[in-house]
Amino acid sequence: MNKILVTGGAGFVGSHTCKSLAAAGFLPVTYDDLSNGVRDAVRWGPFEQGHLEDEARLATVMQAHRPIAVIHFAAFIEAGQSVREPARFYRNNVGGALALLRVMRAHQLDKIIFSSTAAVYGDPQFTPIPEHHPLAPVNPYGRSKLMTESILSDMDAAHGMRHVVLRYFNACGADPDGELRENHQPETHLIPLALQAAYGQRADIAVFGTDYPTPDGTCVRDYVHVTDLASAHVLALKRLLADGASLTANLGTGRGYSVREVIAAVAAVTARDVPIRLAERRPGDPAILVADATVARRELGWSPKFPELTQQVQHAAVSFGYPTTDGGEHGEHRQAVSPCTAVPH
Ligand SMILES: NC(=O)c1ccc[n+]([C@@H]2O[C@H](COP(=O)([O-])OP(=O)(O)OC[C@H]3O[C@@H](n4cnc5c(N)ncnc54)[C@H](O)[C@@H]3O)[C@@H](O)[C@H]2O)c1
Ligand SMILES: O=c1ccn([C@@H]2O[C@H](COP(=O)(O)OP(=O)(O)O[C@H]3O[C@H](CO)[C@H](O)[C@H](O)[C@H]3O)[C@@H](O)[C@H]2O)c(=O)[nH]1
Repeated sequence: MNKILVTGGAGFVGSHTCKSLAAAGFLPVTYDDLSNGVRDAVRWGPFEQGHLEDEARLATVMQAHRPIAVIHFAAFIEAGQSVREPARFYRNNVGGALALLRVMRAHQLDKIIFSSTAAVYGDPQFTPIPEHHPLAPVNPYGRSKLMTESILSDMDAAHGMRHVVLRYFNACGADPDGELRENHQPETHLIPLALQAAYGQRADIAVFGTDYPTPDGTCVRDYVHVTDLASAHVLALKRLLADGASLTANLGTGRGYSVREVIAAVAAVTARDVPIRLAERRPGDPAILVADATVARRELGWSPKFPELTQQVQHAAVSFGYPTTDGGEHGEHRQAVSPCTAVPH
């Protein structure tokens, strides 16, 4: 069976992608140091514990499994933390990628899919954001991803190492079959935190900033279901295996929801009040991030299957074991939440 090396396969997006890879007939080999992932999420192929910078260990794993391509998720992910600990982020995200690329070259492995982020755009000049929008990240996390993108481009030019760079907007939701979930410690993402507030596992959810230039004053984001991200990776892999050219593509639904709208969706899905606390802006948060995902649709044939916010919240809630309004995956009784309509262009 064709093996794919998946760095960070024990994490949120990586584990969901391993499930989709297996469904598509590949065998994912997870390489993860479990710094932010869980062993239990690795269920669709072998697990190899190791750190990216341990090149000897990586080489042993490559030698043992002989993968035909690499999907590289492993990184530190929290933008706020990157501001406080920049060197740690650059070392893991850029240094780790360099170590991986060195070992790939030594094994004549020339196909890689890389998890990038909307954070490479920084404060957008216009929205929805296409890939040719100026790149001006505002924190070390975004810069570490942009640096890695540049390295990949140079490796392609110099050595013909082909890549697909996928710039995700806000990953959310969970496996619709309920086999996987988001499991970050500590959790910083809005939807899981709002669900915890709905069920009294935290006192409230902070709304970071109410004076943004958006229709209701709170930040607008493009929430994309993790299973749709996973399917984009499988499509990107098929492109590379068919000798397709390198590509950079945004992954988002093209619809934006404000923090207040997300909280309203959580209240609707759970049929519970969500206690909120108005708070200061969180440093480094752009007002609006909404994707123009035309390239992913055109070049990869990608189309999100779960673009509805209420369904994304429903899947997340079910994955955490919370009862929801309809108790199931389809949510016929959910109250619809409309996307933010007045996003400026
Ligand atoms: N979650 C999002 O909204 C989002 C948005 C845009 C981009 N991304 C990117 O997608 C990727 C996956 O994100 P996620 O939410 O699944 O994160 P995650 O933290 O759940 O998964 C990352 C995995 O990488 C592992 N890891 C980290 N450093 C490692 C190292 N040096 N060696 C080996 N393993 C290491 C962690 O243990 C973890 O299992 C990341 O690169 C992230 O920057 C995520
Ligand atoms: O307790 C909270 C948590 C978040 N928010 C707000 O909710 C929105 C979404 O925040 P998340 O923390 O859920 O997600 P981010 O937009 O900060 O970041 C995510 O998407 C980015 C790209 O858009 C990066 O890739 C990053 O790694 C990834 O975690 C932001 O406006 C944030 O200010 C709150 O109001 N309260």
